[in-house]
Amino acid sequence: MSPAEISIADLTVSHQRRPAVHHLSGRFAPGSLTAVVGPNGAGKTTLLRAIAGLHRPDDGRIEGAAGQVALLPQQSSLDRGFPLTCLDAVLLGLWGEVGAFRAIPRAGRARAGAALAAVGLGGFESRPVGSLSAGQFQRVLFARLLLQDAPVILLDEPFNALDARTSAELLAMVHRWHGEGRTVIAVLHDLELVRREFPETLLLARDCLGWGPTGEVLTAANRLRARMMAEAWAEQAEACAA
Ligand SMILES: Nc1ncnc2c1ncn2[C@@H]1O[C@H](COP(=O)(O)OP(=O)(O)OP(=O)(O)O)[C@@H](O)[C@H]1O
Repeated sequence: MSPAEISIADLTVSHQRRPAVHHLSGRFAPGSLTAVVGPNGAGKTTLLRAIAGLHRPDDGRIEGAAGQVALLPQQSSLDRGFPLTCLDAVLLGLWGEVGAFRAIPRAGRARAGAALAAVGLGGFESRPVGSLSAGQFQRVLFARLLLQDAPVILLDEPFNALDARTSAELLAMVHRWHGEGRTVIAVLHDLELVRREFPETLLLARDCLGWGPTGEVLTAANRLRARMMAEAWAEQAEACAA
């Protein structure tokens, strides 16, 4: 896996003219493992989606991401009522390679089956995703990431609402991706987990409050600043003129 760097220069991303990420600059080093943390509404999901090309920046640049990225969205943002089987859900990871309207080659189906087996869901190919537990569905989404085989992996709250065993197994997969030289960026709320498992941290409160080695970023002073900024947010604020 050739390591990929994501570099961000003066990035502002807004929703309906309200900035969710504000003048962010920095870099995710090639092969780094970074947690993105911050209060609710801090712009973490918006940043991941901007890196994935799903939100257009108002200002600034993101370099190194195009065609390199696989995104695990927040489970709560997904509609599981859609009549998809587990195999179909994993095969969605091949859209970038195959296109939306072309037949999936037999080898692709075999790879998707192997990815399901690798996350402990061998034999689940025909199960509707609507019938899965939250933990099983998260395993399906991890299988999709395996199939995408991207140099940069973006994870939005990957361990939310999972039991200890599922979290541990999926965390091991994250470390495997890191060990393979992929650049991994994960939005997380569990700061103990971040301290234990993630060497780098970006602390976001719409503005960047720290980006670097986790121990240097997650100080009491920085966390207090993040909380104060969250309390001071004006949800109705217009885009900045700077
Ligand atoms: N599609 C949208 N339309 C309008 N506003 C949005 C949209 N998505 C996010 N926002 C707003 O942008 C801000 C940042 O949201 P975002 O989801 O990026 O934060 P977050 O840090 O991921 O929050 P959480 O920890 O709660 O998941 C919030 O004020 C949110 O209400």
